[in-house]
Amino acid sequence: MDAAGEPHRISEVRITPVAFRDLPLLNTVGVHEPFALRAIVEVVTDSGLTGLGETYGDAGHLERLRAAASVLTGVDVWHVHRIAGLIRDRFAGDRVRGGHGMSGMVTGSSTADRVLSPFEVACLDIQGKAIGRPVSDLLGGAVRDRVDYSAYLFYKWAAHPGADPDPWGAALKPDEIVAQARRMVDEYGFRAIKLKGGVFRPEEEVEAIRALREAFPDHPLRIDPNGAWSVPAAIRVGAELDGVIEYLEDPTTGIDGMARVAREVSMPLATNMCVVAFDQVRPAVAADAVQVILSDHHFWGGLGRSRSLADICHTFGMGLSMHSNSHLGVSLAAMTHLAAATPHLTYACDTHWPWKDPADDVIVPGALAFSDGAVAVPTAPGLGVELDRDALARMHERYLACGIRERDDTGYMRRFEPGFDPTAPRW
Ligand SMILES: O=C([O-])C(=O)C[C@H](O)[C@@H](O)C(=O)[O-]
Ligand SMILES: [Mg+2]
Repeated sequence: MDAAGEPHRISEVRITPVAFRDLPLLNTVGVHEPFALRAIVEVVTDSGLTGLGETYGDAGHLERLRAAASVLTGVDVWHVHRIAGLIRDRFAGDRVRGGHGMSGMVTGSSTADRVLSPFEVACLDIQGKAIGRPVSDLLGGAVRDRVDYSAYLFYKWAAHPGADPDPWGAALKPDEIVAQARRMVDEYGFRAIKLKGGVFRPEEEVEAIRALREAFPDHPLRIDPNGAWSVPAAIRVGAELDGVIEYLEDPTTGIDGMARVAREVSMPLATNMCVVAFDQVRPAVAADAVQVILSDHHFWGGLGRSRSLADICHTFGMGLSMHSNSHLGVSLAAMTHLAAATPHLTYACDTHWPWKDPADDVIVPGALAFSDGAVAVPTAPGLGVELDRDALARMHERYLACGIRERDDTGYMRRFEPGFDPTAPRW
């Protein structure tokens, strides 16, 4: 614990890229490769404390993380604004367009915020450890002791080409999507369901949603084609799913397109594509383009800035949900603390967690568990998770061996379908 008033200065930063097995999950830009990449950030202080952060593992991002780490030596982990300022100075004006952990999904998120995120989370982990309090307390205190997540369904192949079928099997037709949902709901207890769409013609995906509605009459449903539909197609789907889904996520691309759809459909529109940075909030509000923002601390600049986003959503009468990408336990811990300490969180959060092999993680098992679709908020100091060094080393070896350095769902898909064209709108 802290001797009152003592600084905890950053003396070392370790950045370790890791790879973990992923399944052939389909989306509108292609298919997941056999391995997903992440980077684990360890911030060490001169007082002997270590904090953890998790972020994207793409090569360009790793380079930027290393550049950021080099300017942080000597800074007190309680001075997160200072850390943010140093990182902002380093990456001023740099925007991420496409790719970068989102695999070609349109995004204009701020590079500085993406880079800041794992350092901020690690600093909060250290602050919590220093004073013996969980990260949720540093964010204003938990307003819930369990965080609800949704079943995140994907169309998928039975196996990666050339490999044995994986335990989830194929999900290409409505009944297979229902079977996937059934298994996920049975195993995790999820009480909301999201379907990743944009893979088949909208009519086929509407059919899958209808099948889900029949099989799960009480579960709120959502569909997210990642901007794959034209404005007329999105409006058509909106009319067909009137009263069936709780929100329609990124049916089309761009603030203008979303605003045109929003004017014609009954359900709220949600996004993690056209509003991914603070300067996009104002035009989106002015156009009434989105009614729900999916926050994601990995690109909104960490937990503190994601809390600010929640207040903005509240102010403008917008809902708030949470986006995810393929992730490990450090991210799940951070997401759970954030969600716990966000009073204005209006939907179950997304997580890719069920798609990960339980044996693949960098944290010591046991700190995070799902029951009834929710994760209990860790109460131990900091994030409440501990790094498993052997697992980290193993997963780093796998990163070195797997040969993947950038997430590339489109490139992987084209190996099997050379003519595959992800250009939006696909329908
Ligand atoms: O809500 C979303 O847009 C996502 O989860 C984006 C992800 O990249 C997802 O499409 C995926 O993992 O294929
Ligand atoms: Mg989305």
